[in-house]
Amino acid sequence: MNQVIVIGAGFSGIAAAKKLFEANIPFIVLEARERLGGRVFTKQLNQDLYLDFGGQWIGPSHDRMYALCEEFGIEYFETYDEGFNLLDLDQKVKKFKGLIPKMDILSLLNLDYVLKKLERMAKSIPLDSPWNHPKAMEFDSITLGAFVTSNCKTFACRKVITLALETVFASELNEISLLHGLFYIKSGRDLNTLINIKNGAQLHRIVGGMQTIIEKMAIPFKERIYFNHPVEKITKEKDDYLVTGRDFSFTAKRIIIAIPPPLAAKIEFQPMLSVEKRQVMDRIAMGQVGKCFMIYQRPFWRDSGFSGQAFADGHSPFQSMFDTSPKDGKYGIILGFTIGKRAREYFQKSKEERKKLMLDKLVCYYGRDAAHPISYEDFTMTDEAWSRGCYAGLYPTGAWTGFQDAYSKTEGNIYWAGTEASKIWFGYIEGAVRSGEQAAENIILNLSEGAHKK
Ligand SMILES: Cc1cc2nc3c(=O)[nH]c(=O)nc-3n(C[C@H](O)[C@H](O)[C@H](O)COP(=O)(O)OP(=O)(O)OC[C@H]3O[C@@H](n4cnc5c(N)ncnc54)[C@H](O)[C@@H]3O)c2cc1C
Repeated sequence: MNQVIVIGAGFSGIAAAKKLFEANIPFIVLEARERLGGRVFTKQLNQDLYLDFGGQWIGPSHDRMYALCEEFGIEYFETYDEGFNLLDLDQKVKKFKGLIPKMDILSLLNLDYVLKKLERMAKSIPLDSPWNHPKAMEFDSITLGAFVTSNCKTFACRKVITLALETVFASELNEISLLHGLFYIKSGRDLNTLINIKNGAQLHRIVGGMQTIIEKMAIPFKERIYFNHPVEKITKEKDDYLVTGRDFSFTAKRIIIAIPPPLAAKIEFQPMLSVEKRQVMDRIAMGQVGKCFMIYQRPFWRDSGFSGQAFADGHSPFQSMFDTSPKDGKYGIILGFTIGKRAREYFQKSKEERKKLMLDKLVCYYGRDAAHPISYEDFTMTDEAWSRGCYAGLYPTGAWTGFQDAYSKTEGNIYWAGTEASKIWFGYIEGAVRSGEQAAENIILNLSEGAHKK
């Protein structure tokens, strides 16, 4: 009999499976899709051209990710970050270098004040128990959006902070609790790390795409992964769990749930999970982002001293854009992020209309050279039945203080993984790997304690 069933073959599930495999514990992985990776998905367009439709960057303190690159001999490279960035506010486009855009002095002072205030507040959040912060109730009763509105005194400051934070969270700011925002910032070290390329979370990309890592991780136990196996029900039967889908059933002593919270909420548990776990799962909502790629023969914008980065207010469909060309610069690729309400409107249009919207922006930024791409691609996990949004599940107001760590707690012999179960790098691939490894380690410990008792 299987000792463990891992549900989900994203980074968290496969990191858990890798640990179990190394500890010689019998397990299988049940995965709803026909592929590995979940919210990581590298689309290979031809031998030299790949696009990361899901997670793509790693950066300082993503220790487990760098360790995996080392273990599997996977090459990574620095994100292109030279030259002028663009700020596109109120239909005017201005060049700037570094992190802080050119604005009037009042807006600059205001921006500095708000960023420092957020950093200071985030630093004080206890990662193990955000609900224990002396001001937890106050922070959890307003949204991150309300905080931004009340602290930004100029329109320009508000627009810049909003588009930067929307890019970090992949959500409208009024959908997230301030307490969750602060926890998320601390979980990813600090705001400076989260928004930066240099020394930040966007520092490195993987040669060949992010999916290369998970494919290599799974090689030794690929035959234990059952694709196209969406789990519908988990029933406790004496000491075992019966895991069933439409046309399959498997039994195991222990379960690792390694799927996004809204999808875990759809599984029927018999007996029911605790009321806290059910209620918090019902509240955590996925962010919403689309990744849009304009592909050129070469990164021509670099010749004129542009970084490829652009940041825009609501008149553009894209909060932010980045140069996401491959390491050798063989192709030139601009990646646009469309988030929240902008994404909802964008993806209602036809692909031809979407391409034109992005092309118009790029011609406005970089001139006629931008008018002749090789192709355009876009993708949103929001339309994927087995993700339902991205980058991650986000806590609304009242969820942290109301339900504390109910989401990540073990219930019976059901262990919880997934990036949303991680206190470190919550929402990131690093958090997913840590959570999977932790769940497997807890099981290994539990089994060895049981063996000693016998
Ligand atoms: C567009 C986008 C950009 C991102 N950018 C970055 C980035 O640059 N850097 C970074 O670190 N992170 C990034 N992220 C976030 C990162 O990709 C995720 O945090 C991480 O991949 C989550 O891994 P996971 O294993 O927790 O969940 P998932 O990857 O969601 O894996 C869960 C798996 O479970 C499967 N599943 C779901 N329900 C069931 C079921 N009932 N039965 C069986 N299987 C099921 C799914 O198909 C999926 O394969 C991004 C995400 C997206 C979508």
